[in-house]
Amino acid sequence: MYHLLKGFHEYLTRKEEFSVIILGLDGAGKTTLLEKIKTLYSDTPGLTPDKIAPTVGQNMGKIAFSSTILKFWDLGGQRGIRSIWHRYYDDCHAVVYVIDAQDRERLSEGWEVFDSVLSAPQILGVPLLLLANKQDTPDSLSVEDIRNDYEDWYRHKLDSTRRTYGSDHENDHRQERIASLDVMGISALEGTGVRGAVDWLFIRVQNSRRREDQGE
Ligand SMILES: Nc1nc2c(ncn2[C@@H]2O[C@H](COP(=O)(O)OP(=O)(O)OP(=O)(O)O)[C@@H](O)[C@H]2O)c(=O)[nH]1
Ligand SMILES: [Mg+2]
Repeated sequence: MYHLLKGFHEYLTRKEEFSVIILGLDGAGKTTLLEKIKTLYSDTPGLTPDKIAPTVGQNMGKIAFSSTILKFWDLGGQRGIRSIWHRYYDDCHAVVYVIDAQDRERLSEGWEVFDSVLSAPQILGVPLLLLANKQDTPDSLSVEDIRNDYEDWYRHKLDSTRRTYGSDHENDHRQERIASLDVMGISALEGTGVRGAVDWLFIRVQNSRRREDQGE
């Protein structure tokens, strides 16, 4: 009887766990974001910015809601480390791509890498959020600027692909995805916009789980 009750209690109080991967170039602010999420959502505060070093490998942090756990994987963004990202694609429920909105010099490198993430077949149907980080800096690009910059970059890429191959090699899914891409502005350092981003993830992982359940 005890085991039956215990099992029932566990069933009732069980929390569903979803994995979110945080990607982006080195220096974009991924670890600062993860640590800020920990500070905002858990009892143990995350590391302060002065304690954060470039990530060699990965960091993980979990936050719990009443019936849901979001498990964040912050992956190192340095060129040599990006080759491990794909190992996380199969099991993730959402992807966050962080852009340093202040670093104009590296925007196209950031889009290059973002594009390779978008083209991974494993994450085709996975919710994807683009974050324009460092909005606290006076010269950072706005959400609108970031979206336009990406769209310009993408159009440019399509044009050069057409010139090389003489036809449009882009698949429709990718174009649809870009058209419906959500972009949010945050400051991982100050925490502005971070709750909004977590809310977005929370809702989107639940919704896509429901669609899976219905076999859509
Ligand atoms: N002004 C400002 N600086 C930020 C913000 N987020 C991160 N930074 C700074 O950007 C630098 C890089 O931050 P990290 O969080 O280590 O970047 P990362 O994306 O984890 O980098 P890798 O681990 O190398 O992939 C640090 O000096 C941070 O303090 C932000 O919102 N505003
Ligand atoms: Mg890091």
